[in-house]
Amino acid sequence: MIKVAVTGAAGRMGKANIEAIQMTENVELGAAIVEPTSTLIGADAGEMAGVGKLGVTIKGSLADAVDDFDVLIDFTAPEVTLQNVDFCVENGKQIVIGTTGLNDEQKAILQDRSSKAAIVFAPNMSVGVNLCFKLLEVAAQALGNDDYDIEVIEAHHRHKVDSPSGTALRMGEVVADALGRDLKECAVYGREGITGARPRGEIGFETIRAGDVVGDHTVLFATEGERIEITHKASNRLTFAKGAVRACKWLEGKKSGLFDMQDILGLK
Ligand SMILES: NC(=O)C1=CN([C@@H]2O[C@H](COP(=O)(O)OP(=O)(O)OC[C@H]3O[C@@H](n4cnc5c(N)ncnc54)[C@H](OP(=O)(O)O)[C@@H]3O)[C@@H](O)[C@H]2O)C=CC1
Ligand SMILES: O=C(O)C1=N[C@H](C(=O)O)C[C@H](O)C1
Repeated sequence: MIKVAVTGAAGRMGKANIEAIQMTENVELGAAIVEPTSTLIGADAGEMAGVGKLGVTIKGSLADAVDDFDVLIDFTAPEVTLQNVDFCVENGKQIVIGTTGLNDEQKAILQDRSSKAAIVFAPNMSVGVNLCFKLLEVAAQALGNDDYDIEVIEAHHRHKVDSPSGTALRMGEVVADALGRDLKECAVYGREGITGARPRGEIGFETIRAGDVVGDHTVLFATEGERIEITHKASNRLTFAKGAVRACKWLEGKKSGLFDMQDILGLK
């Protein structure tokens, strides 16, 4: 039995991760961690997540749960994730990270820590989005550099704090890589005013934040005469959480390395 800890346990994804662990064979919730000041400390994690009593008491730090888990699922915030990664490195734990919004320096720290711990880091854990990454690579290669304008459009709920989404950025990277472009050179984030005609070679990003949208992503390839759209729409968070739990199982026996969902799904 693989024992899993969940940080950010009271968050939207934290609760979904606890539910997904409950639904999956050969894994069990070992620990649920919330912020040290939370009034939820001491409550039952299953009751908090809405899956019924589990007998796992919510704790305020990973240190309080060090003997209770093998692998951590972390969907929190970049600074918190990096602190949790260092804890896992020091204590011989594996880690599955879904947090988005990490900057280049923070991603480099993950790369460095992966020489000492096995880490799965993916901006989107759903099977469908990871299949879309593959489809985008094929589409970009087939459509080529010359004719098709590329735009990435994403929509999320009003609470989301990072923009564009990690998934949208990865979609842009996949397309840029397939076309031999550098996303940092060709990305345009939103447009306003007299922007002039669209330069060739841009990859545009448009962001919608509204209501309770779980997560919609479209990549549009448009030329004169036709448009191709590759779209994914998530309708609940369990789709991400099930991927995170699948990653925990896949990590069994791995001591080090930085992986993503493409590795787990055999899509590389
Ligand atoms: N890879 C994927 O498939 C997906 C990734 N995500 C990403 O996951 C992350 C979380 O999303 P979501 O669950 O919606 O966000 P929430 O805000 O609902 O949850 C984040 C959790 O992190 C906790 N947290 C924040 N700061 C600290 C701290 N200093 N110490 C301990 N805990 C802390 C919060 O606690 P508190 O509530 O007490 O503030 C909260 O419970 C985001 O980066 C999002 O983009 C989301 C969905 C899918
Ligand atoms: O914050 C969210 O909710 C989501 N974040 C991820 C991202 O930034 O790509 C994945 C998913 O779309 C939901």
